[in-house]
Amino acid sequence: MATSSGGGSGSGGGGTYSYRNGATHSHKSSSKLDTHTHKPLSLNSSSNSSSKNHVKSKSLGPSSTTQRRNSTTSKDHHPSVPGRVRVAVRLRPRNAEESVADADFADCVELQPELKRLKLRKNNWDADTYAFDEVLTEFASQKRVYEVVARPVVESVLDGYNGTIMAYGQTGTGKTYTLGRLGEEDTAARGIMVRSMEDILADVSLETDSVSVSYLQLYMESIQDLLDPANDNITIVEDPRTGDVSLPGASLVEIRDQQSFVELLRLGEVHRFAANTKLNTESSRSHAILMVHVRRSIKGRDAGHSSENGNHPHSVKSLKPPVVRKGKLVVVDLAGSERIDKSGSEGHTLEEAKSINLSLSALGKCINALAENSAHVPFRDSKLTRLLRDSFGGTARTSLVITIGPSPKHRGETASTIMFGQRAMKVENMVKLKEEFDYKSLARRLDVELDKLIMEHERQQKAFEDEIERMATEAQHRLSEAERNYIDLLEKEKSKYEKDYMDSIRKLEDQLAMNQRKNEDSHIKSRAEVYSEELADLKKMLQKETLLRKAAEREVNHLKIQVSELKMSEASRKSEILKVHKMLEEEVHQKEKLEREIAILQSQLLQLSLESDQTRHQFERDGLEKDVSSVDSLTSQVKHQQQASGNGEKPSIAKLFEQVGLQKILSLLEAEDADVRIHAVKVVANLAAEEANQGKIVEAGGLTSLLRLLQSSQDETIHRVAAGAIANLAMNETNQELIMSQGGISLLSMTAASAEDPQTLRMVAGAIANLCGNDKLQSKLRGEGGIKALLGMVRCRHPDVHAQVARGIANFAKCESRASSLGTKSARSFLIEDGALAWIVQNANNEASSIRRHIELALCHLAQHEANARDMINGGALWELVRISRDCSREDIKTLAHRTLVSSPTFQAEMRRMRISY
Ligand SMILES: Nc1ncnc2c1ncn2[C@@H]1O[C@H](COP(=O)(O)OP(=O)(O)OP(=O)(O)O)[C@@H](O)[C@H]1O
Repeated sequence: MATSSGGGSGSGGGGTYSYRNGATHSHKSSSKLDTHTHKPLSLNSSSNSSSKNHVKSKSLGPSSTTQRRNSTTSKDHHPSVPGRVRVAVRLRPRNAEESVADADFADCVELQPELKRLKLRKNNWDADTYAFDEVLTEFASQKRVYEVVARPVVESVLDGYNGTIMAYGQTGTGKTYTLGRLGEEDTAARGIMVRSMEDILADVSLETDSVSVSYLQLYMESIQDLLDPANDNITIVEDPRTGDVSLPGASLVEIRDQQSFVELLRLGEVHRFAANTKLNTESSRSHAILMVHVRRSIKGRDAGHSSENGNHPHSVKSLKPPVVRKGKLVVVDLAGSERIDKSGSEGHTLEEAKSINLSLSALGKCINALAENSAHVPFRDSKLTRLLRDSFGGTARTSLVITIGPSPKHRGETASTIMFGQRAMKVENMVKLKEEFDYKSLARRLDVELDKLIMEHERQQKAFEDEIERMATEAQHRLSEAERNYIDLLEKEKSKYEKDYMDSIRKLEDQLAMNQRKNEDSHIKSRAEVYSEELADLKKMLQKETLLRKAAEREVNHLKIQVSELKMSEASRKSEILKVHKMLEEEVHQKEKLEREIAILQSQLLQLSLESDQTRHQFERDGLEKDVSSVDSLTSQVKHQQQASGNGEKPSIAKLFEQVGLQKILSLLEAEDADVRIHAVKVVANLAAEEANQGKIVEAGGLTSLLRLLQSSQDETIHRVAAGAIANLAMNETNQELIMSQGGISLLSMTAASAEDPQTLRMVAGAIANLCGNDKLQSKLRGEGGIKALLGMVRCRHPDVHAQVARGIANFAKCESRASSLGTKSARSFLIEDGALAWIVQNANNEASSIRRHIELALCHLAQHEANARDMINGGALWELVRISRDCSREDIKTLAHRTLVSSPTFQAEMRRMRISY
């Protein structure tokens, strides 16, 4: 093993390659692009076959890998490979301590490796599901972990690219186990560092190629050399032209065989331990970084290929200088991730907490930027990211393994580790977006159609109104014109008659005067003749007058007919207007009908989307939970989609929630169509499963509507789903009071009495169990029959129902024991009064731990109140308490039972009487 530290050897001397030779780096990038292209790598095992070629190539000679690469080079012309961070999650098995302490608790995660999914339990009701590139269970071997996480990266490095493998997770979850195990006693336990070097050494030729390593520790933004501990303030140098990163101050050790590498790793570990002891810290607070430089000469192997036309490889080969290909593998064992959240709370100095936080959060930002193909990647924010700059993005491969533990105690840490891994999982989210695309476009199309219909309707309405107005104006206009004409005509006739009359009078006067003159002038004609002449004239005049009057009357009649015709035409217009009004009303009715149909269509759409998700979800199950209720499935669907919100993507149901609106969804709870009601209650239940929606649902009256549904609906599905939603809402104390004040207990009791489906009973029991845990509601809950309703549900033999009943009883007993210790309750337990003791004693040793634990706790709480002791003895509970105090595997319950027995005088006396030695 040769060690070089400081500024000594250059690339030419003694086979040791130094970072200080900046010139070779500038050549590196162009040689990568000129000499070959790269196939996309994946974390899946399909890459194994090609990696086997690498290992074999040692015996076949150095050219075998090159030949493999050459065969793809001529076909592929990708300038670079995609730079997405590949993320695998690995679960550590329970350790001895967890096996004892968490014996009766389920792991906080459930892995589905075949689906590459992980479920993180949220509460009694649901879990969030996350997808990863690879999901490695507690049974995954070190070999498999190496093959899926590291081998593609190692192959890439051998091809002349930079690659990074990082482990991220809470302290003690197996980062060092995964990366740094030496496996000297048990070769199967070898970690990624050791296995990577084995593959590298198998693929290179020691005559023409070189492999050298540096091993460093980054602690509080200062870089220490783990191969030369005195060297503890190494600076990072970045070539502004090529972007290459080098550490001129770090030791660089050439590796010629596996044994010397393992020794070097051991030496690094010793120095790391010593350095951390000196700094009074521990390994989990620093980042350990192994850098492996692979420098390969491709003279005589790829030279032929590197000719432009490939026709005269030998002549070109002789003209070309030897080509060197360089790759860099960086393996980073990151500091424990929990330091981000808990810094300060465990005695860390503020500065230390800040610096770890700084490096890890800067790393997170870079991963985000790279995954999003962002123009700016904030490498300069920390030493860690500056160091990893040329190992990230572009042609480099980055593989992240996130490590988690199974314990429910560390659920918070585990969740934050998973979210870190998820932030690098952009591609998965895009797939989801695509799934949603069909629905979205359909909803958009419906919106557009609705808009069009509304616009058309408005346009027609406007046209009708205009037409009506026009016709009314015209009719009015004609009427007034006719009236005007009539008046004019009358006036004319009147003045004509007046004139004629005056003319006649005048004529008669003239005639009279003339006659008088005639009489005076001559007395020839007799008076009778004159009179008869006058009479004849008068008759003539009268006839003329009569004729004139008749003509005038005809004229008036004619005008009257015209007026009545006009009036009739106005009446017919009015009936036309009425018709138009009727048509309009019909249009409005049609529009309302259309809107109702659209609402039903939207809800069916939602159901289709939910059902398709549900079907997919069913496939994802491991076959054991085939008959889990649809509520669980829908709820988990919503939860599953909520994971995307961390990445800025909106889940499909939340999207629908936004588009359709909560009020609209709640209004559908009262729809006439039973199917619509069922879909709507499922949607509300899914939304209620998410804490963030609960406030909005209650505010909008959703709780009241759900309770009303329990009362008004006869449908068992609606009962089951509504009760599930109420159970979710009942996890919050304010909602618990609201449920009680709105008669929730009687409604839940009614539902419990009529239900037959175990899943409905489980939901109802779960809701009442949540209410049982509220100190303020004890007597009201009991007074309204809550305890009796719980006990009534044990008629169904399903263990899930019994587990919820037991939980409710334990919650109730706990509140009572609190009240008795505060002195606010002195009488014996309501549970005993309502006859629960027999069932409690009967199930105290139930084989299902989820029932047994709750009952054991309930017994301990009941026994703490002396007023209950006599009933408990009579009911056989003392024997169970003695058993719990001796055999219970949960240490805390065992101690509680023991303490209770010792402190109760009634129990003590009975035990003495029964000669129970205690
Ligand atoms: N997959 C596994 N199988 C068996 N044991 C494991 C596994 N992963 C981790 N362990 C064990 O768990 C313990 C903690 O692991 P390890 O030291 O690797 O955690 P870590 O995350 O590196 O912690 P730190 O951040 O403190 O360095 C060790 O005893 C290790 O042997």
